[in-house]
Amino acid sequence: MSRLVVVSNRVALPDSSQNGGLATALDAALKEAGGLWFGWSGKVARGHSGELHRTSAEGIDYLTIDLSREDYEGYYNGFSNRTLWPLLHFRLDLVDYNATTQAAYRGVNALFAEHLAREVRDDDVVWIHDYHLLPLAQELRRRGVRARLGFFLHVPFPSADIIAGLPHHEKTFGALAAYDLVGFQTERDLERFQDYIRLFRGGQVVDRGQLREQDGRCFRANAFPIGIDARGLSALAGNAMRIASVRRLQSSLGSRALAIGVDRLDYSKGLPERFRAFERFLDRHPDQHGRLTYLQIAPVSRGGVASYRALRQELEQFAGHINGGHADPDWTPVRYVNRTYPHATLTGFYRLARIGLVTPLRDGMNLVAKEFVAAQDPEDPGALVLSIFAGAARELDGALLINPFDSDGVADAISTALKMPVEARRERWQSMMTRICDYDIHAWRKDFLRSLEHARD
Ligand SMILES: O=P(O)(O)OC[C@H]1O[C@H](O[C@H]2O[C@H](CO)[C@@H](O)[C@H](O)[C@H]2O)[C@H](O)[C@@H](O)[C@@H]1O
Ligand SMILES: O=c1ccn([C@@H]2O[C@H](COP(=O)(O)OP(=O)(O)O)[C@@H](O)[C@H]2O)c(=O)[nH]1
Repeated sequence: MSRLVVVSNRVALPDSSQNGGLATALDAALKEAGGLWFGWSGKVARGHSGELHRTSAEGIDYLTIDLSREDYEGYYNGFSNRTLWPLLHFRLDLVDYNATTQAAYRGVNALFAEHLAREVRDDDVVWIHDYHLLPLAQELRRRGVRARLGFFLHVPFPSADIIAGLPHHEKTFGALAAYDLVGFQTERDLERFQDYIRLFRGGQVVDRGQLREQDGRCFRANAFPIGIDARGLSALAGNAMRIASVRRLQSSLGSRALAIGVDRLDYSKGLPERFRAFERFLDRHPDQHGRLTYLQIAPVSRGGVASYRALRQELEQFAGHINGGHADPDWTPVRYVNRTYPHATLTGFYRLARIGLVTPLRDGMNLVAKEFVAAQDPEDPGALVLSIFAGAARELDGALLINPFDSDGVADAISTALKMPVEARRERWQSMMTRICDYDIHAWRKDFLRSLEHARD
């Protein structure tokens, strides 16, 4: 078995309390074959980029690198989160292109490659994650690295015409052809990537999942929808009443049902649209007035980017507006919380909820949708209201699928979910639970790594 090298912008260090499902899956893979996890240390250095930190635990080596303030601003806040993130989420209107941040992005990828090239052996398998590192394979090949290189994009891949809106897009997206295997969340993302290679790279789709570049070089691409540790989360949820904050939430609800949303404060998650739809629900369904409390957990994210700060302000005002117009002395329709909760607590919150609201405008997968399903009580499960624009919608066919831009449609789905009889909820839940247990986070990483091992066959 080859050694595994994982590369990602954020590294889930062994002592961190915030490590989620992805960290668990990659940890398991790294432990199996022994391996190395490389990425940004999360630290912004006073001087230059490049100071390395090395640590090991349970057979895994962790190597992280500090970034200078200038590189952090250019690579992370700049090109990754002000240019690529909106572009990849179909938001050309928010794309802020700047040649300086693009150069910083390329520079940090080159710096990562410089250090990695000294670590990687020819028989290693290297798995690189996400939009921060699109050109890393190209930089590694330039430095003579011959190991198998795989890439997984956690966010959507938009249509070729949107990508073409980015000046010099070939430099960033053409570089994907340097990988042996490129993985996407859904078949639609894969199809749009294949279109891009045909239309803008002069490449060919030889066979499903097999692409040929103009110069004759072949590489593979496929869909690998990321999963969660469904059984593990289900067990956590079953024990969550031991957690004081879960019990407090339950007693605060009284006899009212709970609707829950859990999202980073990000414009891709469609939070203002969701608040609008909830307000429409209150207006259109007066018979259900006072029967439902909506809890929105929204940890602050990427505060260094102006559009994220503006969103935070907008939502604070919106929550106040809805409560001002609809609350009773003993009922607040919207509870809006900017804190981050550990998984154990979140699973308890999910289990208390009659309705899960997952309504992003675009989302690579959306793990919250799957976590909500895993956490339900099989005897009395809640219903999931899910956007057709989340990658998860391809698998979770038992959800009430909605278009997040249609506030009346979302409002009516909330009402339907609230009234849904338990038999119908059980039937819908069972089909979703079966799927997320069958293709869980471990099946996902084994599937990807197996394909990468054989990508050159
Ligand atoms: O690292 P941050 O800038 O704080 O952002 C957090 C992560 O957000 C994104 O998550 C994506 O990956 C999920 C798992 O595959 C997927 O379900 C979701 O739809 C995506 O948005 C981002 O892609 C990660 O790199 C960030 O670390
Ligand atoms: O207070 C919180 C809010 C979110 N999450 C986790 O953050 C992840 C969010 O992943 P998702 O795919 O839904 O969206 P992303 O934020 O990655 O775009 C999920 O595992 C959530 O359980 C968490 O642990 N605590």
